[in-house]
Amino acid sequence: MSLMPVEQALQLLLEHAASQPALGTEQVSLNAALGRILAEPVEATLDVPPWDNSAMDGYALHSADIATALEQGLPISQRITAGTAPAPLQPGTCARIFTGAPLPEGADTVEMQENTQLNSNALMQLLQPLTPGANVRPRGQDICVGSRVLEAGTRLRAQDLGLLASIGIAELKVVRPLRVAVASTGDELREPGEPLGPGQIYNSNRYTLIGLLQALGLVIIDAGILPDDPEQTRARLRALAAQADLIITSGGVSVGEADCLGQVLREQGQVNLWKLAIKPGKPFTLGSFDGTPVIGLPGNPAAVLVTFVLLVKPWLLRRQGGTDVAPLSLSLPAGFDWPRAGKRDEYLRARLEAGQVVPSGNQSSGVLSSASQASGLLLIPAGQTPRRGEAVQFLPFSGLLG
Ligand SMILES: Nc1nc2c(c(=O)[nH]1)N[C@H]1C(S)=C(S)[C@@H](COP(=O)(O)OP(=O)(O)OC[C@H]3O[C@@H](n4cnc5c(N)ncnc54)[C@H](O)[C@@H]3O)O[C@H]1N2
Ligand code: MOO
Ligand SMILES: [Mg+2]
Repeated sequence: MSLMPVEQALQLLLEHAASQPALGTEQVSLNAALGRILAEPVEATLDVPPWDNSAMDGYALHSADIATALEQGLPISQRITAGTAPAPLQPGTCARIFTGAPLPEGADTVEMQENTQLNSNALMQLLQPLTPGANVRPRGQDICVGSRVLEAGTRLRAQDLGLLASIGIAELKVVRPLRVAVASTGDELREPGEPLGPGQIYNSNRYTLIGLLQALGLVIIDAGILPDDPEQTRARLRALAAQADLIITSGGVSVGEADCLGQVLREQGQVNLWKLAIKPGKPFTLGSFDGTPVIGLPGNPAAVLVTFVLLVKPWLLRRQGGTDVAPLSLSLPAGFDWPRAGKRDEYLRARLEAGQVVPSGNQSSGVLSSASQASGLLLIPAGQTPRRGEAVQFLPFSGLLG
């Protein structure tokens, strides 16, 4: 059976996400909006800064008086601090002014105090020539009334919230967060804190997945562990489908007899996507149960991390109307020789060392320590054998997970 290329799978996932019914919106205060997706564009209703102001602590003057200020100095007719409204500047004088204070009408230039001196007549004298217009931050330098500051679909970052605050916005309309159910499948799984019996391992995927979803600010329905039993799997999926916008599972999607998740979806739900040319993560599954989308991730812990950041996160963002969903990918020199061309695009857990990308340890899909030691993913495209010094694509976790 041929494997689907990752780009094609991503395209299908994004189309699938966009075809889901629109989510509602909610009004939130600025400090509750971090990481949320803006539901409508925002236009500025004021200029920022609202008036010409000084970029320096110093003296404001009119450029016509620069020569006089250099030769004999100018009298100081007023003192303007930030937060005050100045009187018009008396012609032939200057104003003491501080950073962020409004420029008085009649002034167009500021000199920083280090380049001035008060001469014996208490006049402000320039110590060096001054360019007309220097050190003035003009009205609207940052934002002009009526301009669009953010587009609908923007995932709000700290600097976006600062920008919105700067135009006086206290509340905004964001897309309501998705409700995502998370279930681990496998009879071998126990929760940390419980004793391990023979053949059992701890459920690590639950914590990886919930952490990844929390970082996206979503509402999480923690469904714990599903046993490898079709009957119980059906019943649990039915209950989760009634509450969630998406069900994410890990495990049980390969071809083993106990891998009943794929089987249940095929029999009683739907499977749209299965078997990708990606390592780790080959049996990645997109389907639905009772009309609710289900993303079945492979059980191997590294496959969970890789497929989440490359495929699930873009789905989640697009489902919420997000526009910028592609992970950041940087072209950086390889610090290694790759020995063999593979059949699947391989995403290695990797880190940066002296400006080069290197794998961060054992790349078996069951190994998490190399994921913990990694700062990102490194792509070895199918069929390629990159050599030391050649450019490779590195996808930093900070870009992927933030
Ligand atoms: N005959 C074949 N066997 C397998 C194939 C194949 O093509 N033919 N593909 C392999 C690949 S690639 C992957 S990836 C895995 C995917 O398997 P499943 O999604 O069915 O996952 P499981 O079999 O349930 O588990 C795989 C592995 O991961 C461990 N696991 C599962 N859940 C958790 C969890 N919550 N926390 C920690 N570890 C977990 C599980 O114990 C297994 O070791 O299939 C290959 N096999
Ligand atoms: O796709 Mo699997 O994750 O290679 O082991
Ligand atoms: Mg299996």
